[in-house]
Amino acid sequence: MIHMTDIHFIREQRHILHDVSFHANKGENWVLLGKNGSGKTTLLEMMTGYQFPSRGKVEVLGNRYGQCDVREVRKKIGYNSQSLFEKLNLADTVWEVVATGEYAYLRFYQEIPEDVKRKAYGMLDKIGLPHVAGQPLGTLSQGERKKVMLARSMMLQPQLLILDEPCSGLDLYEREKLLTSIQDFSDQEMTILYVTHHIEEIIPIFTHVALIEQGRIIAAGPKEEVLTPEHLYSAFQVPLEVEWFCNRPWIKVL
Ligand SMILES: Nc1ncnc2c1ncn2[C@@H]1O[C@H](COP(=O)(O)OP(=O)(O)OP(=O)(O)O)[C@@H](O)[C@H]1O
Repeated sequence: MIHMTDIHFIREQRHILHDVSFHANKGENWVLLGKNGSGKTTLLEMMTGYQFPSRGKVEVLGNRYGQCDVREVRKKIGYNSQSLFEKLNLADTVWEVVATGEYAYLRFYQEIPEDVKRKAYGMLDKIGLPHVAGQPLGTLSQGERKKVMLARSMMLQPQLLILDEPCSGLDLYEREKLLTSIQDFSDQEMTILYVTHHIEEIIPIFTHVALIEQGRIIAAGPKEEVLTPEHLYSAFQVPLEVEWFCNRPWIKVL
């Protein structure tokens, strides 16, 4: 699925990623966890081919970057991030925004085919937002916007779904609803890579966790093995305890 080997990323004399190797296989759903500025987004941009490493090898869905057409690979990747949302037009109608996901476009400049329109409405139904389909994107609440972005990233039935902090800015209720929607979309054919700072967002569908600190992966593997107080202290420098409840980790800061 994703094979990143010996990755270094150096910009303006700064070593932003340092000898990173990361491997995600089919049937696994990963969380990439680390504090602000640790290198998470940079790593995602390499997986989506928007950044190239200074050294190292990136292979995604069987395609070696540098030897393939990245645009073709991107058609198999659902990507959802705040920076993508900012590129969308708030005046566009919600169902059209969802429909653009079918082509990985930001906007349509021609008529949208009827079957794509129906599919976009179907996605909005599935996510519980059929009633906002005709509204401009800019009129939606933060929670509704995040759900629309998730629906948009599912239009192409991606093999790999990358979610970069999808719950940021949401209250507890909206966060839990969005996490439920992500769970509803998950299936064995799709690998999810979820980026967050928040341990309590690691819902049961996630099987593996990679911890990143100052551009290095400091632990990676099955979530129960990685989410230990020792590893989390190394990643966040905060002493804490981890408690598991309903197959979700919760932290207590000591
Ligand atoms: N092209 C670049 N040139 C210089 N510095 C960069 C570049 N890209 C990223 N950085 C730096 O690399 C570090 C890691 O950034 P990145 O956005 O990957 O972190 P992050 O873990 O996603 O952070 P956050 O959780 O705050 O979004 C930051 O200090 C950032 O300033």
